[in-house]
Amino acid sequence: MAATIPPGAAADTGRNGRTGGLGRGRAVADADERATSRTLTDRNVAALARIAAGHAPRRRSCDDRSVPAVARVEPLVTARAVRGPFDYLLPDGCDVGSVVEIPFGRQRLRGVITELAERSEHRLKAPSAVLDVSLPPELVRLALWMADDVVSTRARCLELLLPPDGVGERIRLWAERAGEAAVDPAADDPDAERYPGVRLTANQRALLDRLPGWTGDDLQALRRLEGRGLVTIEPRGHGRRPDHVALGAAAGAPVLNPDQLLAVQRLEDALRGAGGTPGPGEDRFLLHGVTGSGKTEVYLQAAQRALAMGRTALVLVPEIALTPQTVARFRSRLGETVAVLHSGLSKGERRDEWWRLRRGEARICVGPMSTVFAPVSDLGLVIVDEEHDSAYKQDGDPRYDARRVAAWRARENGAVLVVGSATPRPESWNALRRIGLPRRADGGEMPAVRLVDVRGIRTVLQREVHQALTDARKAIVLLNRRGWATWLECADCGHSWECPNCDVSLVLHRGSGVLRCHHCGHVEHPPRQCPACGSVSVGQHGLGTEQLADHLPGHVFRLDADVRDRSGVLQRFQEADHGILVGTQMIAKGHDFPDVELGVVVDADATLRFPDFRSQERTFQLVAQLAGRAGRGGGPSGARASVLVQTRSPEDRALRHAARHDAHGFLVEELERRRQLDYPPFSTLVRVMCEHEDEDRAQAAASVLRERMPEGTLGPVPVFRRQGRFRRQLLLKAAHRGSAVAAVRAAVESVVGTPGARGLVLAVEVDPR
Ligand SMILES: Nc1ncnc2c1ncn2[C@@H]1O[C@H](COP(=O)(O)OP(=O)(O)OP(=O)(O)O)[C@@H](O)[C@H]1O
Ligand SMILES: [Zn+2]
Repeated sequence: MAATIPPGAAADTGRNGRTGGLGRGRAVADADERATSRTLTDRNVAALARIAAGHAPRRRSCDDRSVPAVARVEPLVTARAVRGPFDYLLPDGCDVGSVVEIPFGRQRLRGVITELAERSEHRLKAPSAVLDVSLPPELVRLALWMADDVVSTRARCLELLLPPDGVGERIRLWAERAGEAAVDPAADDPDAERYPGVRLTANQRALLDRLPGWTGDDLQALRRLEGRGLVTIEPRGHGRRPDHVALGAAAGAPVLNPDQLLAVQRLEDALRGAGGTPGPGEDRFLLHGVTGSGKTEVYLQAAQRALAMGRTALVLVPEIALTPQTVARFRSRLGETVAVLHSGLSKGERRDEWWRLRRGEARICVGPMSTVFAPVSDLGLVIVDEEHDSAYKQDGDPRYDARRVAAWRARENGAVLVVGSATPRPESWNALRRIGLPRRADGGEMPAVRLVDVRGIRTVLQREVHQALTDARKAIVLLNRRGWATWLECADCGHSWECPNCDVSLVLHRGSGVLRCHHCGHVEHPPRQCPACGSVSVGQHGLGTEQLADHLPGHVFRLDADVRDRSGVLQRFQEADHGILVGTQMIAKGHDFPDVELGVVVDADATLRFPDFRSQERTFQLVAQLAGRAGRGGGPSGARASVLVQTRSPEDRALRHAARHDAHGFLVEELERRRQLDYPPFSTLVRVMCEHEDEDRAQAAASVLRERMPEGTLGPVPVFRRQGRFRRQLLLKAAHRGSAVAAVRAAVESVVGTPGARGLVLAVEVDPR
């Protein structure tokens, strides 16, 4: 979500929170009313409890200098123009991180206390309620840092760190034996009467036997026993657990090979040193292990060590649906202490997992990027698996990079940071201490990769590639475009089918029978004839995964963003005796299938064609990762798997290194090239996109902004229209990240308040991917 500026927001509400003051009675009454008029959620329960205990927000003298009496509160609103913090009276028992409800203009808003102060120059109101959720102070600092670091707002960042709003604890009835029934028979005498002196039916006896427990369907029967004083029943919080995250078979730990042992040892040493004062960068590692080298096992054992030392751990994976194996392995080995947080959970499940972490009941959190915000204390270890994956970069505002946040949290807590990959980013290669796993864990060989020159070849698959696919028992085929055909064109007049909201072609999806825009989701019926000339010969161009699946021999499993049950497809492929898995880059992510003999890249040049300084890096990663899925689990005696890469640029540097599994050679050259061209990691890029439904206004805003941006800013450059908005891009390449980001923030904020900014969307991205 980017910043839209509500007209006049700053002028209307900006300072209201700092003026006037409601008396204590009013504030309490309000909290009370709200609490009783709704269902009991966390916030209301907390407010009631405080009022009952006489802890209502108390008015204090503002010139009492010895104790903080003022809470600086950041209201949780999305508008960029509302910028806190605002001063309120500090309620008893509140501290930095407390979440309160505040009167704000005519509204009541949730807000987070970000600072305390001794006094304020304003007459202050009291918060109308204190909610029973609070953030650890570390996470408040994180939100404030992040807002600056990615040019977002504090409110948006704080919101990311809080558990879902509006869902309370789930309450169920809990029953226990009482009175005479509570007396246990002598344990060593199996013939003893179980409930001496109590007359019971067989059913009632069975019921008592299963207690203590939730009442469930037996409530009525239990109530009768309660009436006889044999059972007590009381409401209790009943945690929601994300049970659909597979626990997996409780596999034992394999014996580590010498490389893995060394890696775990180094991490353990760092864990022992962590929390002390290690030298700069001493506790930040890159685990560079070839594909299939057993990195997960190293993470697991390092995490076990951290837990044993009384610390907590975070484990980030790129996407949960694609990495069920990793999560399952952590859960089966470490058990209940593992929490999962991700968007696939229900609100209630997320709330309960959040609280398990906050209370310290769970001490390790595994999951996708948002896991980096898990509210653990005593953080000892932060792991980022497949660190090269661009899924770690958030699309909407705040456009944070989970890897950067991971590094921040590790530093802030004196924790050890480990990022791992077979194809690390140049940034990590340059900055971190390297631990290598140079061999496959199963002792097998890396697959042989061959580049297949397809210049002049008109078929989708070169003959030899097709033959190899026919012969292979199990294969994986990569094509990074989904749909059936990526564009349609009238063979007679050249008319093409474009999205009405975006300047892009519509993609034909034959399975669902529609033309679809991949940028805004617009759909329409596929044409029978050309609307411009009436011709019925409409050409289909650009091969997508859907059509490719049709070209492949044998049993085909397709995996791309159009497929709903992605983990199901992966599982079925895994269990199948033979077949081909075809799909976009998601088939190349960390999967561990034991018996894939062949990997094929259909169009290796697709990523190379992108006009982007990262195109080589991406191509290398994609091809090397795809190659890494083949030949696993074969062991030293297994037949060597092969990988065929179709390309029109067989001399390309990235492809040649990928074919040799030579990440080291690729990175050394790539870093040298970046140094010469002054690209990241030797500089920082900041991109600002100015978007408006009106093209002139997008251009005008971009020009004004450009004037205020630091010297050297390039643009405005038109970028294709998207979701009905014209776009202009400004790009800054800067030597010093901090000052560049600060300058861009100042420029953006200076435009945001102005009348010309109406309807303008500004999307700032630091280190665009
Ligand atoms: N010491 C070991 N002995 C035998 N097998 C092992 C050992 N360590 C790991 N394995 C197995 O090796 C396989 C590959 O491990 P893992 O998936 O962790 O590799 P990886 O390094 O993460 O690879 P990728 O980068 O391709 O995702 C798994 O099936 C794992 O169970
Ligand atoms: Zn569109």
